Amino acid sequence: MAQIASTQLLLTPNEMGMADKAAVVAGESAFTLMASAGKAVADAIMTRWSKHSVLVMAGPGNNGGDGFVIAQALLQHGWPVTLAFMGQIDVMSEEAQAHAKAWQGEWQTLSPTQLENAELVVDALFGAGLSRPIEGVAHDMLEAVAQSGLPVCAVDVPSGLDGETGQVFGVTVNAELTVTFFRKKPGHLLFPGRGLCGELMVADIGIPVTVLDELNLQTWENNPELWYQKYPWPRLDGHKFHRGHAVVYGGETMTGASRLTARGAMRIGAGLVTLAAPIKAWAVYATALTGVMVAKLEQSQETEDFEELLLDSRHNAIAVGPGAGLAGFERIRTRKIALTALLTGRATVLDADALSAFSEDPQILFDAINGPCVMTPHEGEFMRLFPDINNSPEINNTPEIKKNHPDNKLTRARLAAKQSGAVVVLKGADTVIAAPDGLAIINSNAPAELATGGSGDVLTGFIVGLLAQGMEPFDAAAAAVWMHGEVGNDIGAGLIAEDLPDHLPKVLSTFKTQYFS
Ligand SMILES: NC(=O)C1=CN([C@@H]2O[C@H](COP(=O)(O)OP(=O)(O)OC[C@H]3O[C@@H](n4cnc5c(N)ncnc54)[C@H](O)[C@@H]3O)[C@@H](O)[C@H]2O)[C@@H](O)CC1
Ligand SMILES: Nc1ncnc2c1ncn2[C@@H]1O[C@H](COP(=O)(O)OP(=O)(O)O)[C@@H](O)[C@H]1O
Ligand SMILES: [K+]
Repeated sequence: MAQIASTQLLLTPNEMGMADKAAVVAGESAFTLMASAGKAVADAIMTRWSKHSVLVMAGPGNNGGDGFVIAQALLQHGWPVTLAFMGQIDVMSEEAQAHAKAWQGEWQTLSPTQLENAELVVDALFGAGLSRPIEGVAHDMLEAVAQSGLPVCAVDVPSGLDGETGQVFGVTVNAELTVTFFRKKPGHLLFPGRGLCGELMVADIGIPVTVLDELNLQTWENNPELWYQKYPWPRLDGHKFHRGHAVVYGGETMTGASRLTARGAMRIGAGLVTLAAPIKAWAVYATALTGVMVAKLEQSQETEDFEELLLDSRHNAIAVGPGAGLAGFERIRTRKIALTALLTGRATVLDADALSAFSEDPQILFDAINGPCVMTPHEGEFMRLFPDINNSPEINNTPEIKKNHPDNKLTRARLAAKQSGAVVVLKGADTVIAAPDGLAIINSNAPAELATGGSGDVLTGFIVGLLAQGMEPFDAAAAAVWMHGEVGNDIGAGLIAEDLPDHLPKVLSTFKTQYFS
């Protein structure tokens, strides 16, 4: 996957440092890389803003070095530039010192009073090297910038934002534009980071792509480049049985949820979909559904009937959870149905109630996962299933700065996948898809309109529909989450969950034109 989708790779600040070093070993000059980085930011500023009085805040490391390059480039283009430095020049890297010496304007020491005459702020205080919460004058300065409401262009990341986790250490600013180099970082896509970067530009500064081969990278930004080659387009000579048969378990009370799932599965191309419903609700389902078949599960023998339904090996993908039920005896039934599905070893999606039903003993669920499985918890369900993840050694062994901020969504999703053996789709505005082997994808196309009742049920349908067509769980989850986001964007304001399956054909058609014609 690494080679197919190299532009989607995300590098942590640490990995970026390694890429940087590898580029120098490969013959690039650190001075030139910094010159290119600074030039890219200055060009982006001059493209976006007309000539303004600009304050460049330059910090003690190479982020500050970039600041000197930017200041000099803007000065040369006739911009009024104030350079506010914080640090000690003689301990900076050679390249940063060289660029600092090339600065032809006046030096000032960083102070909030400099904001009085500024119209635009360039934030080159801290980038990838942030190693502790920001305090002292840098803290006061960033706070003053935030309060000033001035437009900010951040270099690499808004200072204070951790490029690995998207968390803020101490204080940060809300940038209008962030220019980063070579590749994005997870912290640009994970909230709150994503909300602080403004428009995010990635500048090519001459680091050769071959440096990526030496790094064992495992994180991508979601995009069809990652999975379009495995997308199951209907074959010309296709038959509905070639496109799989998804089974969706429907509960007794919240019947809308599993209907949304079933419709999602149909729309994404499952050849057949059967909704398995307890007898009490059967008529509701049978009346409401047309293309979806409805199977009866007789009273008090729902699990047995579900098991019997699954004896037919053509039923190759199963979804349990939306509307399955948690009240009273329903909770036990939901558990049994989920375990029955897992016992078949067929591709299974577990969502909503099928996750919460195991909150008292998640290990029973994890022990049953032996085949292809996708779990799609939102944060609440995640906490119920994985209550101990924030105390796990992997999170506690991280440096002090991150220990204070254990809310690392990427790490949590990865640990959950490893612990459970399932592909974990940890939902939200920055949904993370993680596989047990450590591969992970961050989704970035979902609009806030998706935060509406039933939208997750449709996502479950998209996933099970792709699984039915033979897509592998990690790819199916990534593709479904991306389609879900695209559909959300396409509908926009006023979106309700019912719209999502029915807008999918439009999104699929654009996707098909782009990738398959
Ligand atoms: N990765 C790349 O390929 C390139 C990176 N460049 C720039 O280099 C930056 C990384 O440079 P560095 O590794 O020097 O890191 P930074 O410039 O982010 O800062 C590191 C310095 O800040 C100090 N520091 C860290 N946290 C602090 C805190 N909370 N309070 C006070 N001081 C603190 C450290 O002790 C160190 O002196 C990138 O963000 C990017 O802007 C560019 O120059 C060009 C190439
Ligand atoms: N702020 C947001 N921006 C974008 N997508 C969101 C946001 N909040 C939630 N979502 C997405 O909406 C869906 C909601 O799913 P879920 O929480 O299971 O709700 P429900 O159970 O009502 O269907 C998920 O796919 C989630 O990733
Ligand atoms: K910065």
